[in-house]
Amino acid sequence: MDDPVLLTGAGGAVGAAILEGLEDAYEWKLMFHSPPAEEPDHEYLVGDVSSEGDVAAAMDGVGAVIHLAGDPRPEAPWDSVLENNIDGTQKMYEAAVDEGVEKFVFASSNHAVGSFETDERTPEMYRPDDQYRLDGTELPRPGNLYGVSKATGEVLGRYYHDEHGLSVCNIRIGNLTRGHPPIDYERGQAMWLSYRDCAHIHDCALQADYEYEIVYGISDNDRKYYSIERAKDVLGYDPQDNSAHFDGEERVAEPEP
Ligand SMILES: NC(=O)C1=CN([C@@H]2O[C@H](COP(=O)(O)OP(=O)(O)OC[C@H]3O[C@@H](n4cnc5c(N)ncnc54)[C@H](O)[C@@H]3O)[C@@H](O)[C@H]2O)C=CC1
Ligand SMILES: O=C1O[C@H](COP(=O)(O)O)[C@@H](O)[C@H](O)[C@H]1O
Repeated sequence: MDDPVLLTGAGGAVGAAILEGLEDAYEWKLMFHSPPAEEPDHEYLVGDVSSEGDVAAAMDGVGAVIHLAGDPRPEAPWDSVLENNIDGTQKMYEAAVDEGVEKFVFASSNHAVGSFETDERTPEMYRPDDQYRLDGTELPRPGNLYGVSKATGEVLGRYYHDEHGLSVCNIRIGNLTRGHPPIDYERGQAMWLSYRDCAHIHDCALQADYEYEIVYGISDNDRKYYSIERAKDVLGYDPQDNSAHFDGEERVAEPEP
């Protein structure tokens, strides 16, 4: 990727994981919602993804996009997800087409499929010996309006791929936490995504060749109900971390060589 990569939501947690892992791997153009506390080492701008003008300025001169900006709260109200997540994502896609961007990576979520976690399946599906897997071919099944907005982002990508030719990768991110998996939270451990695996899967999504993809972004946890096979096959994802290697905050086992 020779052209700059636009990273929206650069000031957030996922943005931090990506920049920490891939700081020097790309020429970044960062989009913040409010002025960053420290001057970034990369080109940046401050703007809102629901503003056509801000989005056009952000997209100017870039060859690929990682679109993270939005309201990440599972309990976010409709007004907010409509503006920040749905309208913002549509404006991003439209501007990407105008700019001739090749690749668009969208931060989707486990919450796009949250209602597969039925009373009958839980908590067993969160456990290592359970074989239940979602693999990205299932229809969305959101359990909240935030999940609806993420499923809508995936469908927008489908449209912009089919009608405008962009390569689109939707990463259904699990639960990103720094340093160690969530504690006393089986569901979170089953969908843990470590910081380094987060950077790596986004690197893969920028490098690989594909048309339209939906993959799960989790580490290689022993507990899992999301398959990572598609991410491995299509993107070359090779995660290093596993929530089973931690006891609370302590790492108690190393990854297999
Ligand atoms: N952190 C996680 O475990 C997961 C995150 N995601 C998705 O990844 C993306 C990033 O999430 P986080 O970094 O955790 O959230 P965050 O809240 O830390 O970062 C989101 C960033 O987007 C910016 N933003 C919000 N609305 C905006 C707008 N209208 N225009 C421009 N910027 C705007 C915020 O200022 C913030 O810096 C979100 O789309 C979220 O839905 C999905 C699944 C799991
Ligand atoms: O999409 C998201 O998912 C993570 C994990 O969900 P949770 O229900 O286990 O909290 C969430 O932490 C994050 O805020 C959200 O954007």
